[in-house]
Amino acid sequence: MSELKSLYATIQDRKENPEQGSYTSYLFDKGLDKILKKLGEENTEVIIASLMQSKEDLINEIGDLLYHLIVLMVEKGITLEEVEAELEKRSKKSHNLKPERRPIENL
Ligand SMILES: N=c1c2ncn([C@@H]3O[C@H](COP(=O)(O)OP(=O)(O)OP(=O)(O)O)[C@@H](O)[C@H]3O)c2ncn1[C@@H]1O[C@H](COP(=O)(O)O)[C@@H](O)[C@H]1O
Repeated sequence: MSELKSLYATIQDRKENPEQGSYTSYLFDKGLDKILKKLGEENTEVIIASLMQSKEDLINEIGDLLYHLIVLMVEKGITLEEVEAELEKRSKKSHNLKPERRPIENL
């Protein structure tokens, strides 16, 4: 199982079977507003790390962001497969830059 799938399964299990001392269960208990607040914070931390910190720090912040994004997905009942299906649909269409943004010589 990929790490993302395994993380998703753990987070889903924490929602269905809350555990004492679990940060994930704490987030679900607090609800959507708290999850969204954390997602916003982690998003900002990724931006700051991209501009001012090391690659290692950035990887760490991206891990936090992905974790909180999956918590939101589970809260909203969105599966990894649904997101993969959406990405797969998009992969059939390439050269997505809008015509008005293309250099004149490439029109
Ligand atoms: N990937 C993560 C993960 N990434 C970040 N975090 C937690 O996210 C929190 C973010 O830190 P902050 O300092 O921003 O927030 P805080 O001050 O602790 O919390 P708030 O008061 O802001 O809510 C930290 O407590 C981290 O431990 C995570 N907690 C859990 N996981 C995964 O979820 C699994 C289950 O964890 P529990 O639910 O804790 O059992 C773990 O084994 C991991 O795989």
